[in-house]
Amino acid sequence: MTEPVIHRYESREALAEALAAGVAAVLAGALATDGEARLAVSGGSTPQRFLARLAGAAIDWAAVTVNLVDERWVPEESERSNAAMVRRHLLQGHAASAHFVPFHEPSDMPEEVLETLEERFHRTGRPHDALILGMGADGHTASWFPHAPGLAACLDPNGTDAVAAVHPRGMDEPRVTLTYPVVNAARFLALHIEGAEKLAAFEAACGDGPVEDMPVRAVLRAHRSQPLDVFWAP
Ligand SMILES: O=C1O[C@H](COP(=O)(O)O)[C@@H](O)[C@H](O)[C@H]1O
Repeated sequence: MTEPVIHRYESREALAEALAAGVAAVLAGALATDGEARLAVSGGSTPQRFLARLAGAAIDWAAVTVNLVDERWVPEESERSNAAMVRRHLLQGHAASAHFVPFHEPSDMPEEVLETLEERFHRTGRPHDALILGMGADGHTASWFPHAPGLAACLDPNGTDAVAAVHPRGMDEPRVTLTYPVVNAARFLALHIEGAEKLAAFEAACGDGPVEDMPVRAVLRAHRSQPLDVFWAP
């Protein structure tokens, strides 16, 4: 196991600025070396300030592929759509020319189109240069929800699928998510959390206990050449 490195900021604004600068530098490095770069971002509310900052980075966004870490199975017209959030906050200004690869397809259940999503995901044949995770106070990250049907397949370190469907109990809609092997293959892997409740959840997740209780433990306990960077602000 490689211990995570925690970066604490005085404000959410300062965190957003630092994380955006770090991600932009990683993407710029990949662009300089390979002429292309790949970024995965999380959904929900926490990333919005960071994404807006990142949109201002003066890099060659036309050569950057952006995909989601996970998606709620809703069309983009829904206010719960992570893709719509990314379009509003990241794909603006400089970043408007990025190649965005959303997950959602017009079908009732994600299982019906998983093959398409898998094929689409692999069309960009490089691992993520940067992948930014979020976390819920219940210890879920990506759409790896505690004890959800489909969780075992998401967390299988030897699994060969990049994309999986999850049906979290008590939630309005199914989810699709990147799987553990894909997340852990990212060169720069960060966990972005804000507020006292999430810090307490993170500290609990750092303790002993089953991964299924707090699936973020899968990345906290991973063996990585580059440690997981945790970004936190009150
Ligand atoms: O539903 C989700 O929740 C988590 C955390 O979201 P937040 O609103 O508490 O920041 C997020 O990381 C994930 O991508 C999203 O689908």
